[in-house]
Amino acid sequence: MTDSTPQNALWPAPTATGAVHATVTVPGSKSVTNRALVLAAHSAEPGWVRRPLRSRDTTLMADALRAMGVQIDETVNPDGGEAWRIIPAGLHGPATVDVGNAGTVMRFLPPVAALADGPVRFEGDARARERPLGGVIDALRSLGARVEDEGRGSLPLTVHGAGSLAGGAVDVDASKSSQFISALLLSAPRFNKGLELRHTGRLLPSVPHIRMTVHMLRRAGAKVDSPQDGGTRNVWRVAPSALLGRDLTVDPDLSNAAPFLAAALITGGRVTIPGWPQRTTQPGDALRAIFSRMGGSYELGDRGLTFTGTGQVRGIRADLHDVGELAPVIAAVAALADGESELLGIAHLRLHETDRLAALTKEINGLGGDVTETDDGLLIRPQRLRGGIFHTYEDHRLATAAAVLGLAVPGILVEDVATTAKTLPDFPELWTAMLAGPPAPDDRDAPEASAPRTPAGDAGPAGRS
Ligand SMILES: O=C(O)C1=C[C@@H](OP(=O)(O)O)[C@@H](O)[C@H](O)C1
Ligand SMILES: C=C(OP(=O)(O)O)C(=O)O
Repeated sequence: MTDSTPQNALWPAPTATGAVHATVTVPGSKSVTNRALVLAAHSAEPGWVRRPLRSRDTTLMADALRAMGVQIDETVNPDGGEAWRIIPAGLHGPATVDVGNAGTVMRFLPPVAALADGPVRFEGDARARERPLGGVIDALRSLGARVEDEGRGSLPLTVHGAGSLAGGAVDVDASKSSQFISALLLSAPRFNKGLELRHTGRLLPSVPHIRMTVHMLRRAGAKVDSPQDGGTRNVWRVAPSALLGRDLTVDPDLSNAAPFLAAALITGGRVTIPGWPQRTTQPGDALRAIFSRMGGSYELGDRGLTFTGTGQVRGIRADLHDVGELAPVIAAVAALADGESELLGIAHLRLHETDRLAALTKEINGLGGDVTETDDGLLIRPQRLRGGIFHTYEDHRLATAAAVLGLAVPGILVEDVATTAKTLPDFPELWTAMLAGPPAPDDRDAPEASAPRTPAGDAGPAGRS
């Protein structure tokens, strides 16, 4: 975590003048879009990804696959929204991949590159070079790939693809990131012997994201055994097989719904997110329960999810190990609560876009807050906050957390709000539109209701997948 220039594009976070009533169309899931692109690239036939997220992380993924020979044509759906047609081809090098600071790109693509027929060079943002990748690199080597990483176990690196990979059994410690496991599983049907992956670490974060991987692999025709549904503890098995080209519609990114739901909770308003799936593996689905514990209530129906707040916000003690990407916005809400909060199980957030535990502590305390970092989380004792600059460290979720604080605290200036483009490029516009409408007697009159419901959940059931 390094300080950025305070004057760098400061965005005055709007303060809510009353209860927020709105319907907010949240763009597609980053995690689903990037998995769908990888699986489509591995398929034996063309496929569609409909209503994909178009953001920095997903365009980096699409560009990287194009660099390796995959054709991705951007078209539109007859009923609106984008439709990307993916036409797989023999993967090839030489190619260069810019991963930006996308965990999904830097972890999911080295196994894809191991199947290409030439060298693929991976580069990224300064922070991407600090984020752990050793688990993927070591696993690829033990499965038969040649990887040059200057001995650092991180970016930059070159994967010398040989056109195929032996595959087989491998041990991986994924306690630093669930993405190590998802990365290997997503390419495993294409390994000659498939994959038997054993997680050797004590902890495993973000398990719903691994469920999402397993679910999407199965929907593409792969045969997968997983410990989450009766398989051997800590072991995933994927059989070698051809994958089907799917026609998949991406659900809204439920983690990116967090700041909008938080607005309803904090202001005693009501926010509807159209297209919220009935069943999903997305971790953001946990927001319904978490924000209800913090004082609101929800209804999930045909119109989507409607979350209603009372204006009263309770503190919470919550283990967020499974849903770490929700922590920054939850921390912001907790800083505005009427009692103390403890967020646990999120030591791995120190390895995300920035050290999120340090950044949240420093920035909330910089506004007069009382946040303490623990070994694996945050202790948050609400204080009367004041305005000031909120640094965001090129972390989209720091920026959305700051916007949430700004609803209740006048004078917050968010540094580099454009960093939200990593997963939610239109965030400032969506936020302003949410706040623009007059309070409505009920949400039929709410502003900005435009998203048609997506036909079927693409990320699968929240429980077993
Ligand atoms: O696989 C995925 O799509 C993700 C997994 C999680 O990563 P970690 O397991 O590194 O927390 C999550 O935080 C990230 O935003 C997306
Ligand atoms: C941790 C995150 O992203 P990444 O996919 O880069 O790991 C995130 O979006 O919160």
